[in-house]
Amino acid sequence: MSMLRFMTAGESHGPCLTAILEGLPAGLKIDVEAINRDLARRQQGYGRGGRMKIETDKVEIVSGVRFGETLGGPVTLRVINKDFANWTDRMAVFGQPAGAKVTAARPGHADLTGVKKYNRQDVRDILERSSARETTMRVAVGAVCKEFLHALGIQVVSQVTNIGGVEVDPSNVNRHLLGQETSSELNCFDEAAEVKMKEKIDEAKKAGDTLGGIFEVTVRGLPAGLGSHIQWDRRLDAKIAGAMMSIQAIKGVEIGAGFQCAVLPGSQIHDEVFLDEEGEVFRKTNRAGGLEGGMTNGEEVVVKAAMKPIPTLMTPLRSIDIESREAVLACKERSDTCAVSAASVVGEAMMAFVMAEAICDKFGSDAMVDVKASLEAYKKRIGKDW
Ligand SMILES: Cc1cc2nc3c(=O)[nH]c(=O)nc-3n(C[C@H](O)[C@H](O)[C@H](O)COP(=O)(O)O)c2cc1C
Ligand SMILES: C=C(O[C@@H]1CC(C(=O)O)=C[C@@H](OP(=O)(O)O)[C@H]1O)C(=O)O
Repeated sequence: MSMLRFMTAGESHGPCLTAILEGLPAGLKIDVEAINRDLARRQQGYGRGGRMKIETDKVEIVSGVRFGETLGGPVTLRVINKDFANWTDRMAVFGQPAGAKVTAARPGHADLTGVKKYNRQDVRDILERSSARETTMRVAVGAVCKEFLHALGIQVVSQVTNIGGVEVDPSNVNRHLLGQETSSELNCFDEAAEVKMKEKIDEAKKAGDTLGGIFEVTVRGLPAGLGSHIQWDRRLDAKIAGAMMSIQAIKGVEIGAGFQCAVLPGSQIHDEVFLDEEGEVFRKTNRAGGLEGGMTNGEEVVVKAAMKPIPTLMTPLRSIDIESREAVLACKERSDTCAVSAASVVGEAMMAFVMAEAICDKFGSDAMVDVKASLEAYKKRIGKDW
């Protein structure tokens, strides 16, 4: 069992969302404002729906931290759903069902299979938990993991590279700025592309349609040797892919050159290895995306994820009513038109968790001071002295 783990709880329109993160070392300084900054980043984004005007996500830490430092016990995080005030009758824990049932299943959402599998008669019983509102807690957990990584000199950043087919021009992307504070509403570092992306979102919204896209997550400052080639379930690339695919609506994950690897010959894919004057290994390219043999190789880890378009369409698709079993148009709930930039912040969070887990597995997770000492000793050993 992994030493670091987390679980989330809560319904989209219930009173609050909760996460328990267990396995972080004691002595990690926690900055609540850094967590709230990431929560705010997840909420922003051109193309998001009315719900984001209601919520102002702020974290409460209710266990595991004392006087600003972790104690080594489970860290419990909580975010209030402000919208619950409008749902108290429909989301009551006890009492009689209130409000109209949702019966017109949305293609692309968990609705139809969910009601069958869990034997429910109201799609709301399914959508409350399948909703990506849950990703609020992943971002809170990820922000704590980022603080752990920052203390070890590791950074996790992201950018949106494609929305509905509008792609960034890599030569316009200032990679040096990538991950720093940006005024971009779409977490995009190519201003010209962002203008076109917004136009595309406006067009989709006008047509009652929705859009997906691609985001890229980069991790800097990692030591080589996280993960392992020894066993299938210790390969870090597998853990990263699983973590990204666990995000609602993510349908594809690419590590480094990814699908290009199927097309180009080995001479154009594998990254040649050199020694610098100090005797340290370096590569001039990073098509492996920082992972070889299921292990980090010391380069930046670069992972892309593809998000499908939002399933709730204001010009609804054909579907069936789960009660009458008749052909109907899918239900129209208040919804986002495009949430790729929000998903990119969730992607950072999941990546931060996977990397924090890999660090704890390799360097221990009791006391921060021991983790740091162990990492430094290891870095020294693999630097020139191997
Ligand atoms: C940040 C974010 C926001 C989302 N917003 C919506 C939304 O407003 N309406 C909707 O129907 N789906 C939304 N989705 C997508 C659904 O949650 C997702 O498609 C659904 O849970 C089904 O899961 P699957 O797409 O992984 O199969 C959102 C996803 C993310 C990551
Ligand atoms: C609430 C969030 O996203 C929600 C994800 C979501 C879905 O079906 O996944 C549906 C919408 O919820 P609502 O019906 O309340 O408008 C989104 O707003 C959030 O990201 O915080």
